[in-house]
Amino acid sequence: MTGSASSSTSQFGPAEGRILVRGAKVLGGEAQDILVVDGLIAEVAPAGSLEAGEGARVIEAEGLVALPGFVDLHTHLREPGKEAAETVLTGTQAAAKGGYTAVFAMANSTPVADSAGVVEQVFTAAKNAGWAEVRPVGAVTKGLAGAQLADLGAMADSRAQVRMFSDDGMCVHDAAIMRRALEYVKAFDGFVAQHAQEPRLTEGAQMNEGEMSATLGLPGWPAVAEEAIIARDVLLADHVGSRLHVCHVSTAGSVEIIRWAKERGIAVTAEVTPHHLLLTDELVESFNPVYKVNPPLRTSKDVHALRQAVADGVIDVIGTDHAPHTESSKSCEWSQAAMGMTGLETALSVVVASLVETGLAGWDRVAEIMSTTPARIGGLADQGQPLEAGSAANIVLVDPSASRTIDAAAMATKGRNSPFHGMTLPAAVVATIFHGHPTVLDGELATAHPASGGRA
Ligand SMILES: NC(=O)N[C@@H](CC(=O)O)C(=O)O
Repeated sequence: MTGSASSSTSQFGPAEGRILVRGAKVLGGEAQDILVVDGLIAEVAPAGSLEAGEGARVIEAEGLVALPGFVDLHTHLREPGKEAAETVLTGTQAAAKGGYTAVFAMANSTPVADSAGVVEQVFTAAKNAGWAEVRPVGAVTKGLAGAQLADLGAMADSRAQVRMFSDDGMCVHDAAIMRRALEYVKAFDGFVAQHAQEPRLTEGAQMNEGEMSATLGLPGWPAVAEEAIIARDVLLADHVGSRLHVCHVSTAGSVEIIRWAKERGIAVTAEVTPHHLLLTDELVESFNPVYKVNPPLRTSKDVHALRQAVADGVIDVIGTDHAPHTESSKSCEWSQAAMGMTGLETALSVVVASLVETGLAGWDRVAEIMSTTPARIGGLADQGQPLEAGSAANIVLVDPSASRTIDAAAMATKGRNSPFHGMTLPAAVVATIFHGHPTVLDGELATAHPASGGRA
């Protein structure tokens, strides 16, 4: 593993009270009782052996799998400025329903999160909402314009404790600026998360460049536009001895470059989105803008390579790239439509369909890619902890035998742009426990953490 950001403290303290989770299969193994007392896991013991005690809430979890609460390094919460598409409140409710206890909020809001003021605003909104930990991501460049470094130090020193910096949505394409950002973040053990897209090679691009784009007559987005930036950036990270995280890897060639970099000991981590693990560019034939996304859906060869890379450990984490959009920015012709898909409430099911049911990952690997490793990369000390006594009680309970038909209209996110709408997918989140407080019970939102502003 290639390092982690220095640990930051939680926005939320432990919630008071007792919860007994009865008979859950911890990481898919033996059935255990998990006793939570005042926000911490007090005891884990064989099923049937623990007493709930007075005033305890009992969650019957026979047949369910217990995992550490999920952590997403790549969420668009849209606040401030694009509240018609999502707010910190609705986005973190979507996170809770998806089994997430912490999300990193990308910086492409309006105004851009490129100053201490904006990141603190997002941080405070999340504290008021109370559905999940939120770590604002700071922009690398002012206004995401790619020309001048943002005030990274002020964001790191702010109450929001920013350690992750990204111009996501835009690529930090200027090599000298990327180099300076990588050098700068070393001072506070931060890292740069790159949206790898060479801008000149993708001007006007509408979908993956390949057979399908040729057939449909849409301007293509070549794999090399992603791969060239990743190759450059791993070399830069090596040169200055800094940490790089590659957002939403989408091509087989990118996997090979990251594999090469890791073999050389370069400090690079990488993420893949759920949609790039399941969907291909053949869907674009429908011209339904719900399939328009950045980076674009690729080919089945890429999907296969990405799945294998998660199994091999070349790709470290699942990042949802949850990108909610308003109805009007998606209900238009393909070329005019916004890019992006929602993902928080479907991530687990897509991971199970693409990795667990295919035999490429077990529940222990799911815990790593959705919780333990993103928590470590992002420097969240009390997330992604093992489910054992003394850990913060951030827990998700999953029904592995569930089968659900995805309904975008029934989601907590404001975004209706789910590419999985209408699909039947395996597994469901039954309960989410956030610092000892149940935010989701029986698959539905319960109440916000008591230390929040209390809006339910
Ligand atoms: N992933 C997307 O397709 N869209 C993202 C930004 C981006 O990464 O382009 C968004 O903010 O909507």
